Amino acid sequence: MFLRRFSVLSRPSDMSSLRSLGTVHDYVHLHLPSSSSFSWASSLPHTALIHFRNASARNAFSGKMMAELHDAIDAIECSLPSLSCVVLRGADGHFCAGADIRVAKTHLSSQEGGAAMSRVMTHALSRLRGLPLVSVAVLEGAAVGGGAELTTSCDFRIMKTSAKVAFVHANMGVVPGWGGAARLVKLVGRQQALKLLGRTEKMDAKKALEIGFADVIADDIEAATIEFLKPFNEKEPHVMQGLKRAVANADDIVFDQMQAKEHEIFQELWGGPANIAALDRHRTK
Ligand SMILES: CCC(=O)SCCNC(=O)CCNC(=O)[C@H](O)C(C)(C)COP(=O)(O)OP(=O)(O)OC[C@H]1O[C@@H](n2cnc3c(N)ncnc32)[C@H](O)[C@@H]1OP(=O)(O)O
Repeated sequence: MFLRRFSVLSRPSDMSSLRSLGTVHDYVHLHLPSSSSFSWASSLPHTALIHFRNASARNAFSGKMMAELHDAIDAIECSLPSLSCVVLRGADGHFCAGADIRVAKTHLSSQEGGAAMSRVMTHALSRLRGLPLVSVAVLEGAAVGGGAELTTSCDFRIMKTSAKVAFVHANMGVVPGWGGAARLVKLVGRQQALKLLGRTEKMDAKKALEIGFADVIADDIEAATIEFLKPFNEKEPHVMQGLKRAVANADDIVFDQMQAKEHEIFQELWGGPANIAALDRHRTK
């Protein structure tokens, strides 16, 4: 079986407290190909879609959405026999602005609150990365902070020509708290990762393609996603899953230990003076 062990795990108490931080308007939904009305379903018969929305916050993740991401992964694990791929996409032409700062400021600004968020999201994104499925983040609009980290949990990134990615954590007085630093180093190497994390600049699609962060850039993001994923969907799901497991096994042996260290450093910084000042700078309506 593909079941993996991870060093950073969410606790039942983290999940229940985060689940209460949100509304019906912010959500993560899973669309399975068998029951889906999403437009790509007929072209990609073995592809699940994780779709997230928080319209008033550029799809930033509330606590509820963090818990619902785990729910979506649970449901994917129950449907594996028919799946080869999973796509992550934000609603309304945006990817994700990271953690919902309104929620973070009100409920998660303590060290323990930050640690709970980091456990839940590092665990969720490790689970996503560890699925025996080819995973793709479809990026439109902006992927910022935790949203940029979210993109690194996927095997591939398909970026709209106008999309931007920014690892702004240093401006927030922290390091990535969703496991994104280790994944970024894996993806683009030590030097590019340090530049992206330390300079906190917005990276456009052209640059992302140049440094190997993006795999495809296109104006028509849906057509590009179908074209990219079609060959994976034409193989038997169990064969694709075997391939993904073999590749992940070769790549992820020591990776989990890196995630544990990153989580530890994030905990040192979240809730500290620079982080509290950054949270306070965010205007509250
Ligand atoms: C793991 C730790 C973390 O992730 S900490 C969070 C780090 N994230 C950020 O700092 C992202 C801050 N947001 C931005 O930079 C911009 O909003 C981005 C995403 C680039 C979008 O820009 P733009 O398209 O011009 O929209 P905008 O700035 O006018 O925002 C629209 C409304 O959305 C809100 N919003 C945005 N991001 C968040 C967020 N992370 N949490 C809560 N609310 C957020 C803005 O405040 C704005 O709200 P309003 O319409 O003015 O009421």
